[in-house]
Amino acid sequence: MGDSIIGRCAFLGALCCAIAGVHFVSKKRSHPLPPGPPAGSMLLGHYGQMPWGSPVTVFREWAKKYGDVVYLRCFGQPYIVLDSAEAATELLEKQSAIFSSRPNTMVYKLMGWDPDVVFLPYGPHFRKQRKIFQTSFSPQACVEFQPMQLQNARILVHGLMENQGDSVQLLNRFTIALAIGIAYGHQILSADDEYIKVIQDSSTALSYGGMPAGTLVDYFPVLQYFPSWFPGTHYVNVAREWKWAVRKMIEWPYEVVLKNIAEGSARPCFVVNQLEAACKDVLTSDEHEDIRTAAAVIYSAGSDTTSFTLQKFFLAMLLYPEVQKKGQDEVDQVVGADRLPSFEDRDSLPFVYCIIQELLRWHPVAPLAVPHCSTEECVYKGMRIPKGSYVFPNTESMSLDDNVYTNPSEFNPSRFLPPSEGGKGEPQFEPAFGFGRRVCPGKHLALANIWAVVSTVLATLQIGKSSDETGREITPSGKFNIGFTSCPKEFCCSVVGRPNRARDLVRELVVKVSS
Ligand code: HEM
Repeated sequence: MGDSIIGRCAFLGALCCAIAGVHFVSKKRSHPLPPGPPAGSMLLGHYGQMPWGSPVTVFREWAKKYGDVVYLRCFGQPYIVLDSAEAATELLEKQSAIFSSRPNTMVYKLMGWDPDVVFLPYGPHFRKQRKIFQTSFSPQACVEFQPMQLQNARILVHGLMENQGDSVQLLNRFTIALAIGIAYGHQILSADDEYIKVIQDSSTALSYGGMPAGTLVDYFPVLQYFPSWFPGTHYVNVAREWKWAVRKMIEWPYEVVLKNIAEGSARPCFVVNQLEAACKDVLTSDEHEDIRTAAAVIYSAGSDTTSFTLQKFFLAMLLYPEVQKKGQDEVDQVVGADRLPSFEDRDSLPFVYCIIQELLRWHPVAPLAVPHCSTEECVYKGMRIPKGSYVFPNTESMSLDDNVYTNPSEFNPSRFLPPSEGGKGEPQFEPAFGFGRRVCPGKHLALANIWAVVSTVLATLQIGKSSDETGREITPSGKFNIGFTSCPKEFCCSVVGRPNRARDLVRELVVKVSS
């Protein structure tokens, strides 16, 4: 008797839950999708309208028309574009349990870029890889890299003073040298170093890889099994053709470190630290692959982003000479002429800090961050965001929000100073490093890399306009190439040593390192 009453109660309870569940699901389903432009066709959705060439500007225009959450669909795959910091924070940060995965990037996998933490889906493998980065590049851990950062900044400045190449070439060499030094303990001193060649080949391979998660093979992975002449297999063929370059970049420097360890000549570096932390003599092949891919990510995620930010620095100093002068005055006052800036000066140089914050805001180098992917359906402001949506935060658009930033197109580091110091007290631009559980784990390393260059350049160099053959000054357009990354359009500038002792100090220090 008792049992049957309990049984009936349990049955009724289960029925109520089921009804409530169905009601909840249907209520959720009844929410409309976010607005967006009309789809071109039922089957392709917005595929034909997707602005792969200049996504940022077109996404911004659509957002102006449809609102700060825009819905698109390609071959049934939902895309969400977030145009405001508010929407990005509400979804990617506050609901990070749902919005922390990544789209499937089949072309990168076929190229041999697996398991790259940047594109790993959310799960145990991702968390393990991510932890390696968070521990290795925490603010405390980054202190270890400061001597290397200053040394490479001085080598860069010396190269610029001696006209060893144009500024873009030398900035690229600086960022590669730092990544290689940190990952493998190797110091690059010349442009013909073998590491540079290996890295350039892999960059070429990645530049042919198409839009991450946006090629036909990403939508239809089955295409990888079709013959190379079959329509739609272009990126499968590219991935196969260039896989050697990506694999060489991942495997060769790692093998060199293993050999150096065996010979007792390995220098302290990320790979050595990871092998020591593994606390075993024999690692499985998966464990080796995890460490060598993570080491390669230090370069692949950190080099272009840092190099583009520094290119912006040179452009901004050229276009805004009053900012350069203010930065130089601050460095001269605090550091003096008898030594070069070091990390102990960091807190005493607030305007240099503002210059770096403005470099992160002014045309963010990752204008659409890296797309996130949602693992559950959810409702935001009455709009249904389907499970499996690819979510693009439009950080370029957020940086131009004139409700937050006055004259947002202008490069004005003083905007961050408090009003008592003649500034506007505007907030730092947090979206530059992304959102939630996928926020850039190299942020502290990146900020220190940039600080080393900005402070050393302000102390030692004068950046100005260059002249043409007739002696007329050339003013750069100040325009940017904005795709899935953003960097200044090619520009020329004149870089000369400032007439001070700091310039000689750089020369002395670099000659010592090279010999
Ligand atoms: C100015 C320099 C840099 C900028 C502006 C930058 C920006 C970003 C952005 C926007 C993301 C995507 C975040 C998201 O999905 O929400 C990201 C991810 C990432 N960055 Fe950086 N980054 C910089 C430098 C570096 C450096 C030096 C490293 C080297 C350790 C690095 C390592 C990574 C990694 C591993 C990820 C993937 C994180 C994940 O998927 O969980 N970044 N970065």
